Amino acid sequence: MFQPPSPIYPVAGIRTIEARVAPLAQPSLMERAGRAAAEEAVRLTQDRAGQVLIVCGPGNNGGDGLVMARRLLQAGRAVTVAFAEDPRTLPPDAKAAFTAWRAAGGETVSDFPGAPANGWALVVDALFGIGLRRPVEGRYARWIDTMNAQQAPRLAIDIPSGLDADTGAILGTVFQATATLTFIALKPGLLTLDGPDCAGTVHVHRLDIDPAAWVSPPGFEIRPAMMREFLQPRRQNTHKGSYGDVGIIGGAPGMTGAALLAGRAALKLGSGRVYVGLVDDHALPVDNTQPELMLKRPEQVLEQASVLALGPGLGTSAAALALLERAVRSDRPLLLDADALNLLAETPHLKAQVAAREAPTVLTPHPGEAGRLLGIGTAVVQADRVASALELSTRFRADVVIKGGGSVLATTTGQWFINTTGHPGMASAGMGDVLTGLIASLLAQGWPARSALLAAVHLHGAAADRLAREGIGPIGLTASEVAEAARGVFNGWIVKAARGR
Ligand SMILES: NC(=O)C1=CN([C@@H]2O[C@H](COP(=O)(O)OP(=O)(O)OC[C@H]3O[C@@H](n4cnc5c(N)ncnc54)[C@H](O)[C@@H]3O)[C@@H](O)[C@H]2O)[C@@H](O)CC1
Ligand SMILES: Nc1ncnc2c1ncn2[C@@H]1O[C@H](COP(=O)(O)OP(=O)(O)O)[C@@H](O)[C@H]1O
Ligand SMILES: [K+]
Repeated sequence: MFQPPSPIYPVAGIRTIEARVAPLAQPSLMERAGRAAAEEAVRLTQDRAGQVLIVCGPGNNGGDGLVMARRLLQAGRAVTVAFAEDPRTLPPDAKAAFTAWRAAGGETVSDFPGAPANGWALVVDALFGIGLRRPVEGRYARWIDTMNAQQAPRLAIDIPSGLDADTGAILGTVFQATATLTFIALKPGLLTLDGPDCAGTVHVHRLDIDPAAWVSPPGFEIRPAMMREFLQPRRQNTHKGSYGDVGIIGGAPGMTGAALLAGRAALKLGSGRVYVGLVDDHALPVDNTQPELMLKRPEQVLEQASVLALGPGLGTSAAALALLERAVRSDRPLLLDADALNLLAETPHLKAQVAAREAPTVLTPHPGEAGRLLGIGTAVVQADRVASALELSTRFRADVVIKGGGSVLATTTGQWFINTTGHPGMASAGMGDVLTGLIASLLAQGWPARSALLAAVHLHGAAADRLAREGIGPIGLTASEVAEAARGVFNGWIVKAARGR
């Protein structure tokens, strides 16, 4: 069976849920969070005797740490709590947690303690959670660096301190967790930009709340279960005309491979026919490695394909722009990638035409291309990947993915998604071209644009993950290998979906 999709809430959503639930919650949410954290600590230290170090900060994240400390102490564990604030300045729940900790016989140290001779069994970061507001500096920056230097498993409570829960940006310095126990729901910052490098293995503890019952989830982690209705075995009574004609247009001189990679990926995911229109007049008339591809003039492809994908190796020549102009005016589903996006960014009247299209449009920029489309720098895009994807989707009335670790998707329905498959071995030339081919293939097979985009992005990463598990990569993985593996993963999904019905 497929796992159900997990909702993702930015800080504002979590705060609203907390405000609605907290007045009714018995035991309090902080008691539940601290107890869950203590249980997680017991699991993580099953085969590690010795002391647990819990480093507590000035807010409710520190309060969670103090409840956790009390629970562990009561369970007979040796605990050291580092806490440098005046307890009278704590928010009410955290103050109560401090009082209960002292009443249970617990003590705190206000300087970072030296490690016991055999090291800490576990180092717990309860410094800052979703209330982090500015870069960490001074004492707490030094404490984070010291925690990171310990030879022990490192557990972050709710979110690694120093990570922006909404964006995944590092604010000053960041706790390097081996595991993160996050409360109520996932936060975007755990899944994109620097989040995955800092959070380790992420577990969600819902604190016995169903967040969706209180606030409708604004975002989701992508899971194959979302695509179940389209993951159907094929009917016997079908033929190649039933599975669409993908048209890939690109491959300017020196960049033929990009268009061929996209074409091969489309073929391996099951399109009936794949046409490749190479902009290079001197290109070979056949792909000898994949002779099933039909190499044609780009103008022919524009006429014959049922779905158009422009961009892989397209270049930015006048001829490329003319092809893009025609494709945008077509009444077929259209995917724009790479140089098609760069041309679009420079051509104001085309932007308006894309937004006015009746057929679906899919845009697949990496952060640099997204910046050009929005007229802002790459750093501004990366500073808030979710907001940037939503803005692109609204401006172009398109389904959009901003690629890169923790790809962020925004759809014309106003929803957003984060993809968690894939790995840095995919940071190699041609990977984006394969993604283009996968999306175009599903579009040609009749999938709605939103589902085609979600499925292909997830599949692309899942294929790379499977290869890495089999010892192919992660480093040195090639785009062609991913296209090949995507076929196997996709057929596996169809079998799984049929079993679950
Ligand atoms: N509010 C609730 O109902 C619940 C909150 N919980 C915990 O509470 C956390 C949120 O608590 P808070 O809102 O108190 O926020 P935090 O505990 O994350 O931090 C806020 C405190 O840190 C200070 N601060 C922020 N950035 C700083 C910086 N760079 N340097 C120094 N000080 C800085 C703030 O002035 C404030 O005192 C969650 O992450 C979670 O761990 C859980 O107990 C579950 C329930
Ligand atoms: N660190 C990473 N983790 C996960 N996926 C990645 C990572 N780096 C790159 N990718 C994926 O590989 C693909 C690269 O696409 P792109 O940047 O357009 O490259 P290309 O030059 O191959 O067109 C995207 O789908 C991207 O999300
Ligand atoms: K934390």
